[in-house]
Amino acid sequence: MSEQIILNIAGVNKRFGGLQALSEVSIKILRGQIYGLIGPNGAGKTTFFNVITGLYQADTGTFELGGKPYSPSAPHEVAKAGIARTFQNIRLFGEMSAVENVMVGRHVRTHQGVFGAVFHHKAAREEEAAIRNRAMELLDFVGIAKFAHRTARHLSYGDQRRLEIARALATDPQLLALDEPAAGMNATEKLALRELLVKIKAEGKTILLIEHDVKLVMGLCDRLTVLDYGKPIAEGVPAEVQSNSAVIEAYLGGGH
Ligand SMILES: Nc1ncnc2c1ncn2[C@@H]1O[C@H](COP(=O)(O)OP(=O)(O)OP(=O)(O)O)[C@@H](O)[C@H]1O
Repeated sequence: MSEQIILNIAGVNKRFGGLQALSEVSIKILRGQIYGLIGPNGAGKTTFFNVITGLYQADTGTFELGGKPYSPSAPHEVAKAGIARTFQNIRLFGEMSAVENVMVGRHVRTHQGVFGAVFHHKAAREEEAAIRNRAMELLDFVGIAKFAHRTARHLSYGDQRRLEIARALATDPQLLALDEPAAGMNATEKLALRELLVKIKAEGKTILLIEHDVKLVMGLCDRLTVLDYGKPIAEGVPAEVQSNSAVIEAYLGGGH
């Protein structure tokens, strides 16, 4: 497989008042990679996610997805362009069933959209059935098909995280961006998450992962970027990054 750059971001700066939250951050992710973004608390990881997914406007930066420029000006435009994300704090529709949550994700890619579904045209009904089938497949893929009709808020924490991933996958993303998917998970749930991410990669998907669990990141990622105070301080394969003195200093040194 030729090496295709899926995400190519260069020169991102983002300032909040007097705080330079991102400083010349660039990242290149190849198709099929699991790419890690790590760094101490407050390093700017979530801000970077928010910038590339259209929640925050960057002060500077160029953005390409799948070889084409994209403008991260609004989250729904970014989803259409092909980036799906999950959040550090789970954001599901708690009162909707698991399958309905995934169906909402799928509507990004449908013709009838939510209005067609509401007015129940024939074409919309057929599309709705296809969406439901696809949503069920995705629940099966992430391992929670048996809870398809359970309301989201009644799922276990680990299963809610799986559901978020299924919903993100429903948009058929070129890039799946996961913000601390293992946060709050116990060891068994983390192991299961790891297996799920490996399975998603095996399907040819590309993943950008923010994660605090260094063991999980090092074992899973093809490459990583380390941020510290908004600046990239290291980039490379896990072994290189792990032995980088600036990284060791950022994690073990004072100030954080
Ligand atoms: N909307 C905002 N307004 C002002 N400052 C912000 C805003 N969002 C983030 N920041 C600041 O930007 C810096 C980077 O925060 P960010 O949440 O991106 O870090 P992080 O690496 O994701 O941290 P964590 O690992 O704790 O989630 C922090 O100093 C934070 O306080």
